[in-house]
Amino acid sequence: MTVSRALTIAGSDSGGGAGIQADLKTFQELGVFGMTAITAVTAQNTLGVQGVYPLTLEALKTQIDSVAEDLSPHAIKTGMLFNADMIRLVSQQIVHYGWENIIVDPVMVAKGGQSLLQEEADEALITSLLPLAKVITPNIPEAEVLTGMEIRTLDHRKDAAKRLVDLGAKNVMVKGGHDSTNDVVTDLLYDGHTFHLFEGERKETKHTHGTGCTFAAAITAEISKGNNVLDAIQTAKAFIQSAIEDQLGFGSGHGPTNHWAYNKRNVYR
Ligand SMILES: Nc1ncnc2c1ncn2[C@@H]1O[C@H](COP(=O)(O)OP(=O)(O)OP(=O)(O)O)[C@@H](O)[C@H]1O
Ligand SMILES: Cc1ncc(COP(=O)(O)O)c(N)n1
Repeated sequence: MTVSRALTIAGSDSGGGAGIQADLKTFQELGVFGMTAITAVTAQNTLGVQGVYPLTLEALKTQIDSVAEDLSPHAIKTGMLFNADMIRLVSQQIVHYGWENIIVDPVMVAKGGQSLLQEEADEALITSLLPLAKVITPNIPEAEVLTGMEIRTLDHRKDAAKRLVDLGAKNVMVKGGHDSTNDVVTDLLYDGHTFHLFEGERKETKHTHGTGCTFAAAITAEISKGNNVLDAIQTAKAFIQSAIEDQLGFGSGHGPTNHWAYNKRNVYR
């Protein structure tokens, strides 16, 4: 039996709800062996980000090499990459190892508004990493930065997705969490030919810290198993919906989602 293996290249969240921690919990829940290359350590809780401590480029490169040379990941997720040099390094490593199952979550800003990516790094994200992505998962503000266009409607999101495919991403998932105009949350996927909508009931809650990381990690886990992008997103959507609905409810700010809710539902259904 081949054990599916996924690598996450991202920042550490001491609060455990986002970043590397969310990714590993999600991989584990979906039966995938998780590995990590840490870009930065953040001091974070549900109230915000109290500190960001980037690792050196050498530390990041050596972690990726160690995993690549012995453990052969089947899919790779990127999250918080902190600056342009790290983005370029990660892109070079992806090309060097010939990795194709790349899921890019273009993390820019934390829930509380603190920046997790230096502003001048946007260009490196667009030119170096985006063309390597099998799937890129921007939220609406991230899609606005990446395309330079204002996004107010679903049609705007479709235009943005088309632009990101033109820039080289194979599949673009523009998430709808930030569009609170509706009782239904709609995520939009463009695969270069067709638009696909993934809908879920909007839960009125402030406990959504790490939704983006968790969703992209679930897509990565499913792709590492050999599933196609559409099936992977279908499972990821069910996973994040359960994680948001089954609230943990702790922390005075934006609390984490429940990473074990999906399996709890499946076991006790
Ligand atoms: N209140 C909600 N109820 C149901 N689903 C939600 C809600 N908020 C976000 N989602 C879902 O969670 C996933 C992540 O979407 P979102 O747009 O929130 O990403 P994100 O902005 O990167 O995350 P974050 O806001 O935590 O940084 C999507 O599938 C989205 O539809
Ligand atoms: C280390 C780290 N990485 C990413 C995010 C964004 O989290 P998300 O967009 O999933 O809420 C975060 N808050 N901290």
